[in-house]
Amino acid sequence: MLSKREVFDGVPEEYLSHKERYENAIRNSVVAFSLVRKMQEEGKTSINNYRDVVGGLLGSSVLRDGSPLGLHYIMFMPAILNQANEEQQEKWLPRAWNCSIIGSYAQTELGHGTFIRGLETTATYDAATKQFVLHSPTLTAYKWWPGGLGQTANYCIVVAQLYTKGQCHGIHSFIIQVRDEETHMPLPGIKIGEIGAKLGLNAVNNGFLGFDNYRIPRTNMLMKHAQVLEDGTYVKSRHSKLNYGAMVFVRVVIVFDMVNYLSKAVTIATRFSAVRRQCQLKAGETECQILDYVTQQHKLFVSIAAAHAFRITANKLWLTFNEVNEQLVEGNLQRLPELHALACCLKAVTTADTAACVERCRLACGGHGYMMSSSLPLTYGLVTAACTYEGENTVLLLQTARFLVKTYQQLDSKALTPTVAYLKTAAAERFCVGWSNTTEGIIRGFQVVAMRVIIMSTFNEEVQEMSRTVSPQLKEVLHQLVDLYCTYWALEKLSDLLLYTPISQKEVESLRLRYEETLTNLRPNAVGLVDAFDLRDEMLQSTLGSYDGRVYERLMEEAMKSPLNAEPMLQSTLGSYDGRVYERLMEEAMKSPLNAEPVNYTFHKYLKPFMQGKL
Ligand SMILES: CCCCCCCCCCCCCCCCCCC/C=C/C(=O)SCCNC(=O)CCNC(=O)[C@H](O)C(C)(C)COP(=O)(O)OP(=O)(O)OC[C@H]1O[C@@H](n2cnc3c(N)ncnc32)[C@H](O)[C@@H]1OP(=O)(O)O
Ligand SMILES: Cc1cc2nc3c(=O)[nH]c(=O)nc-3n(C[C@H](O)[C@H](O)[C@H](O)COP(=O)(O)OP(=O)(O)OC[C@H]3O[C@@H](n4cnc5c(N)ncnc54)[C@H](O)[C@@H]3O)c2cc1C
Repeated sequence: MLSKREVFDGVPEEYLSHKERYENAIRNSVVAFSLVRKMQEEGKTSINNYRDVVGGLLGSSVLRDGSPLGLHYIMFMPAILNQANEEQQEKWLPRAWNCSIIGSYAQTELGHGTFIRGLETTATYDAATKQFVLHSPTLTAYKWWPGGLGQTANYCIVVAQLYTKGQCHGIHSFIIQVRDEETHMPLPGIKIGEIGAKLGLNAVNNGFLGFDNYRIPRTNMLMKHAQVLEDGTYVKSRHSKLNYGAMVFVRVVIVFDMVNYLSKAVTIATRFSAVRRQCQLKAGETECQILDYVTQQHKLFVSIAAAHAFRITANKLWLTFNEVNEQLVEGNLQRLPELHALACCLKAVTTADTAACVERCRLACGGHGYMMSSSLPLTYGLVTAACTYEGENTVLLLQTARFLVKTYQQLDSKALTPTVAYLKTAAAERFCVGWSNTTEGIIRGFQVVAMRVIIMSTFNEEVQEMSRTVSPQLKEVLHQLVDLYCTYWALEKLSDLLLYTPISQKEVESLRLRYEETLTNLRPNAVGLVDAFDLRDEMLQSTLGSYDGRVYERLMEEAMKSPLNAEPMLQSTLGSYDGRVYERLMEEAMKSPLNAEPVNYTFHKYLKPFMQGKL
């Protein structure tokens, strides 16, 4: 297995060039995902352990900034499982499982990401040859963003507007070969490359893809839900949105991903806060741990509570996802809208809250939190991307709002699905006659707020579940976390509570006191609570958050690895002797080094042996 933080000629990852980073990413990925393939070969596979193994690998120390192979597992294979018919699954899945083909998922275009009914790529059926003709009519029709597509994947799920017999039937999915399996050269009619450097996830090799009247067999349309017969007849799906299944799956697994990243960030910040001593509470005393400041506790403890809340919620969402998909297989589509709304809401809320909490963890660590070696900036770059990909958060919350408004409008005429059943109770005026500063009282308050402004609250089920399964000692601490999470958000959303519930000023004051008591009660267990995430130093990859607390020694060790400390002067594009700074930046932007050659040398060195099972 590669070392915990693979280096390139002795230079840590942060100091690698764009091209060297790509080679590093490919080398680490083929070794890491050989593990996943071995699980498949040994029959140790299930969607659950794949979710945990692939999720654990992505963002781990080996693939700390993502992987060019991530989309192969996260979207390419799930799309085949979700949208290909049995015959197509028999043809494509075995090759995808053993990685003899590497796939991506191309839906977003330069001109459209959210409004997928507006996508421009066309797939026009030619009955004479029994083929679809894929075409990008404009530059804005180019696929833009698909992970791994730049230089790595040789197949791709492509979402395009389907035309047959002169009529458009909307967007459908197709499996398309984009590179030669032997030479890895782009196939004729395919324009492909990588989109360049990003805020984060720079190991993912996001690419662009354009078609010039590119022909594929009719049977490359994924036909589990809708079909095109040989004569061009279109057979529509039972439900127009069944084709959107891959997006729902990824939104569900993103919630698990946020748990991983939030646990990492708050572990780093809390442990550092126990080591860091700064300022005196009383003159003459020794400097105190910054973890003793209530302001520091206010910054961090709600993130510990949130990590547990999101984990419980993710597990609950995964159960719902599997329940609804079993019903879909039996033809029962009744809960699909609820699943879509739930996945939209929880993906948006957990990614937005995690991004805010990770940034707050960084800010809580002062200057050392700004160091790349702390791992907090990298973690922020990873989680903030999740607010955009797989559906921009604003748009997804609007989808949830749309579902809740429709549910409210049918309150008396339709049986409510499980996650919105509380709306019936909350609708009754008598529901919130008073206010109590208890966990149940706060949740009831939010349900009334939700009722009144149709915002979903999902916390109450997890509290009941938790009280059945933990020891009295652990139950007390977990209830402190629940209390903290509820009182924190009650104070954060006080304006809503004041508007829609009878909470009094006196009760607000006692709520504030209760919040501070909870912070104090949690302080002794703070480090133990993050230790309980059981994240090894190799996973944290942080000078600030290591288990042994040797913060300063590690900061210095890392600083000495910078090439700038290795030699007095270092040439760089910005400091080049000839002063042609702007010309050089423009040359770099227009010609990413990875695009300089049609096939990156890492294909023959790492990827091909991996795909042939020789690694
Ligand atoms: C087999 C191996 C398995 C291995 C498993 C490995 C797992 C490893 C886990 C690792 C950790 C996870 C790491 C996560 C990394 C993720 C990387 C992702 C990379 C990014 C990929 C992408 O971004 S792909 C592109 C994503 N794009 C989007 O999401 C686009 C967003 N836009 C939309 O979804 C839609 O356009 C819309 C919803 C915004 C609007 O759609 P539309 O205009 O068509 O609909 P309407 O608004 O008019 O609504 C009509 C109607 O349809 C319903 N509906 C809409 N969408 C859906 C849906 N998806 N499902 C069901 N129903 C839907 C909507 O509710 C309306 O219903 P009404 O009844 O009419 O109200
Ligand atoms: C790191 C990363 C990886 C990605 N990987 C992939 C991939 O592998 N495959 C793939 O297909 N795509 C991928 N994407 C693309 C991603 O799915 C899109 O970026 C996302 O769907 C948003 O679309 P957009 O970027 O076109 O923004 P737009 O849809 O143009 O939205 C821009 C802004 O407009 C506003 N807006 C848009 N629509 C509405 C509305 N209806 N109501 C209110 N406000 C609105 C929002 O503020 C939004 O932020 C990736 C993106 C990122 C950042």
